[in-house]
Amino acid sequence: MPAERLSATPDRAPPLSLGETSLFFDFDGTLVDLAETPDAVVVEPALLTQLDALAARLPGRVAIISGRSIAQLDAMLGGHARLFAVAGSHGAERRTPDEGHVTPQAPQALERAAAELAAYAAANDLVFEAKSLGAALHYRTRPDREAEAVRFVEQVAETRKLTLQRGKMMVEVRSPGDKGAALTTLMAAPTMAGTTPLFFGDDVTDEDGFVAAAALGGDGVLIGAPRPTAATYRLGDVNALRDWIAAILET
Ligand SMILES: O=P(O)(O)OC[C@H]1O[C@H](O[C@H]2O[C@H](CO)[C@@H](O)[C@H](O)[C@H]2O)[C@H](O)[C@@H](O)[C@@H]1O
Repeated sequence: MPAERLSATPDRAPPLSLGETSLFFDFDGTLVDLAETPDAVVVEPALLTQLDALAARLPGRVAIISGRSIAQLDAMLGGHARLFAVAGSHGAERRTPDEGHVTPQAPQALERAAAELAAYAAANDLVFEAKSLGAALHYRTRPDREAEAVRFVEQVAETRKLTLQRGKMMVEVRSPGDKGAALTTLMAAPTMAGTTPLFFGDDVTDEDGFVAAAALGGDGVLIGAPRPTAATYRLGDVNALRDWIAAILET
């Protein structure tokens, strides 16, 4: 399945030499379809098979960079998550074979902020998500509550001096960090250094990853409908990415 350049250049797949490329994947909305709530996401066995095959085919050159915490990714992917590098919490933490789990201390203010968001969610029929280095309010089930929920979390972020993160039908307070810095750090590993990064992502938090991939001579690949983005290619949805992975595994 070819990817599509967002500029005026004709559509074509990202140039790819498997032996010289490192692959970085966002999780929600990229490797798995979005669901009503964070816990309702389905990880198909076929995806795990593909990830295992990629890890074998590109040893040390596959990573997941997610807004979820590494603990959440482990819960979703089980032992498969140990086959590649992972960066979680929007890049604030990472786990690599060389370094192990590198994570900052959670900000002191996070506990109080999380309690405030949890109480707000309970009172407003929203979904609260607790994360190692963040806390999120989800309004996918109550889109009518978006404006008020966002205002509330903005205030909490400002009062508690935490980073504000917008996402798809969610708003979060979290530790600092970004996916671009995570990609750049992971790319310094001996197995990835000197290779060309491709970063696949769908959300605003992935834009930093697209920029970092381009800075290292690679590309961002937007998953989803066209929108202003730093990505230079696009695939229409999760299925298109899964087809692309299947195609490169066949080469
Ligand atoms: O960077 P990602 O791996 O894409 O993670 C971003 C956020 O993904 C999750 O929320 C999103 O997916 C949910 C399940 O499909 C959906 O219900 C929600 O509306 C989306 O925003 C996750 O729950 C967050 O913690 C991640 O930050």
